[in-house]
Amino acid sequence: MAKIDFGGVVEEVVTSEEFTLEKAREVLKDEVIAVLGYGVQGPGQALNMRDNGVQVIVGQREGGASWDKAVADGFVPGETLFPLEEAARKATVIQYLLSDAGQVAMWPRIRECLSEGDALYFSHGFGVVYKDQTGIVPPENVDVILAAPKGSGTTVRTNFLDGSGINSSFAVFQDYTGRAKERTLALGIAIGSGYLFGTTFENEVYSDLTGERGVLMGCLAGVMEAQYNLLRKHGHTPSEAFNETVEELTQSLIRLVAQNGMDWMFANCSTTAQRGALDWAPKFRDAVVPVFDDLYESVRNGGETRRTLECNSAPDYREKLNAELKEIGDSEMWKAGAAVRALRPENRGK
Ligand SMILES: NC(=O)c1ccc[n+]([C@@H]2O[C@H](COP(=O)([O-])OP(=O)(O)OC[C@H]3O[C@@H](n4cnc5c(N)ncnc54)[C@H](O)[C@@H]3O)[C@@H](O)[C@H]2O)c1
Ligand SMILES: CC(C)(O)[C@@H](O)C(=O)O
Ligand SMILES: [Mg+2]
Ligand SMILES: [Mg+2]
Repeated sequence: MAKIDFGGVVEEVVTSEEFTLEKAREVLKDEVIAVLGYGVQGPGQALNMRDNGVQVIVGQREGGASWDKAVADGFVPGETLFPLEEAARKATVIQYLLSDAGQVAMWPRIRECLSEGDALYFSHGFGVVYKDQTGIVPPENVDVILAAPKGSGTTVRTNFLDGSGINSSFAVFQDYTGRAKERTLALGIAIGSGYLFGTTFENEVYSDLTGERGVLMGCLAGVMEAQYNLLRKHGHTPSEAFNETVEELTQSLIRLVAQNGMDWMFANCSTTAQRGALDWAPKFRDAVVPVFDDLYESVRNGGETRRTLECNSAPDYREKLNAELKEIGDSEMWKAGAAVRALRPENRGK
């Protein structure tokens, strides 16, 4: 493991330079890896592993859109694509990539498909950590491991194709075979991780639930809407409000932050923007501290899990979700966004 100084704290991480793809292939050469679930993460991980030369089969409920997508991606029914339980039985590594609520629903049946020495792999600590709510308690005679890409399954695939990667965390919850760690690292490399950093199942799920509810999506959506509404309230046009809130962020500034960091961004805008942004950053930081404290507590005490499972297991889940998303899509702000996106030179006339 390479020792890297992260801002003064030294951590051990794994890169594909030290744990090479060749080594990953060697570790996995006798394994059959079943990716259960072909939704968002399933395709990214399955296709990257297949392209990296490891033996992958897919397990998916028959007949739906995800099954058809797996077929379109070259998985062959009866050869490399099977119903869930059949795939799980054929495999030595079971990548449990159903939706988290789906994992709970299917667990009593998937559990029966595990054999001694198999590896049960997750990309989230959710099922195992909140076992009192999920009922997911793996048998003692399997490895229980995790590689969790810190990005969407969509970019797990597109970054792989463009030669970059998505960083992943890894953890071993249970080492039955004595090979759990090397299996985890090999899988982490095979799915195309940029680098792998160690965590625990608990820390993975606490940080992941916080991040997606916080800065990555929930907080971001909330503050963007607040600024858009503020500008509209003061008479700015939708085009101006959207450009000043979202389009400039996604098309310009956040790309520069990705390349160079926030200090560089502060140093490379106008001195006017620089002074104001440096002054206002701590005010925004302090304003959201209580909300973040509430969020972390709700993650830690299982409240977020309860709500997720209740909503996502409801029979009318899809209709309710679609109505919620339609309301956002139909709002002035995001309709303005669609108009702005259509005006990007590369999108004109499409
Ligand atoms: N979406 C992401 O980009 C992402 C990123 C990192 C980690 N994860 C984790 O990876 C795992 C998979 O997430 P996802 O977003 O790809 O899932 P998803 O919501 O796309 O669902 C995956 C598949 O689960 C199947 N499914 C759902 N409920 C089912 C049920 N009751 N019975 C049978 N099949 C069912 C669906 O057919 C679907 O193809 C989760 O643990 C998630 O937290 C996801
Ligand atoms: C892609 C995310 C938000 O990082 C993931 O955690 C998810 O649950 O979809
Ligand atoms: Mg998540
Ligand atoms: Mg995440």
